[in-house]
Amino acid sequence: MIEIQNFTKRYGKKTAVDNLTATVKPGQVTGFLGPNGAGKSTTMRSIIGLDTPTSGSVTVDGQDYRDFRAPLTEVGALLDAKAAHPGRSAYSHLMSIARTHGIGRDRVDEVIDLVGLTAVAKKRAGGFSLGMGQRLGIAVALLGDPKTLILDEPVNGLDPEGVKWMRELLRGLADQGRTIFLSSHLMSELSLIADHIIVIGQGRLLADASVNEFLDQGANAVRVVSPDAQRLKSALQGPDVTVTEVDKETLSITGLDAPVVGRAAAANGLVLHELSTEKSSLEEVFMNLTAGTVEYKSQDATKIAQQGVSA
Ligand SMILES: Nc1ncnc2c1ncn2[C@@H]1O[C@H](COP(=O)(O)OP(=O)(O)OP(=O)(O)O)[C@@H](O)[C@H]1O
Repeated sequence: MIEIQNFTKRYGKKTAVDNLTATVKPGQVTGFLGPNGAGKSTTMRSIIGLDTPTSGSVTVDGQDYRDFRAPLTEVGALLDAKAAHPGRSAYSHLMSIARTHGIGRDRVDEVIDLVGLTAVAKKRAGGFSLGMGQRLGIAVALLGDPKTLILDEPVNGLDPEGVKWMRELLRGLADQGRTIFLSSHLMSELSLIADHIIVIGQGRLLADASVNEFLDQGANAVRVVSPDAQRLKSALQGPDVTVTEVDKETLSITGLDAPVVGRAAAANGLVLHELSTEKSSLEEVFMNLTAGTVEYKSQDATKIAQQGVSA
């Protein structure tokens, strides 16, 4: 379990993390989200003792990371996929880390196999692709068979097979009762991997909820397909109700739930071919939640396309 209590980190005048309190529980995958510069890496670095809190505390299983006698067996971390020396092979990189903890060659072979790098284990890490580097980073994190894993953007650079592999690996590790804390900007992926979500913006906590609770915050729309779409549209008019025509027979309705739409159709004798509730995506809820906290904003892509990049 990771406990972050009233954690504040300042770099000079810049407050990177501002009085953050959150608990990352064992037995589940917790996704850590926030726009660029929100303070995710700072928090993760502080969990493994690479940064010191200005105030507050960050502990793993009740201890300060620096107090662990054999930290690799308590917390595995992937913070930088390019951390291996480029001239070293994956095998010698792992062996050099294993030696610091009295971990044997068998375990090194085991993690190399687990992350699928056996065929390239003796090759220079400098020649590795981003995805291979990520796999090597995961191997390092798993080396000491730790109860807690901290992963900064672990799916970055992985191909679809690698993403699927990562998802299944993390699911399996969480099911064994481990604490998995990962950041990602890939929302659709995160909604498949994570059970719980912690969102920060400008260093402050914005949400701490299960993925389902988080998605329930979004505006749900009811989708209905009917040969009588126009008559149904008239029947549904009311304050706070928005009916959008997707096509001739399809309506998207906000402000009413599906049973109400179904009853209105029945009361008016209108035929329905489809009636369903469409949940907002993780990305939509995230964008709404963090809209006021985004520091580094891009220009509207459509405008750029219309004007030309150099205009
Ligand atoms: N060593 C440092 N010195 C000064 N400012 C820093 C330092 N490290 C981080 N910051 C600042 O603290 C804020 C939080 O940065 P951090 O890297 O934790 O954000 P992040 O959420 O991980 O962002 P990203 O999604 O872009 O990786 C940023 O404004 C960043 O510029």
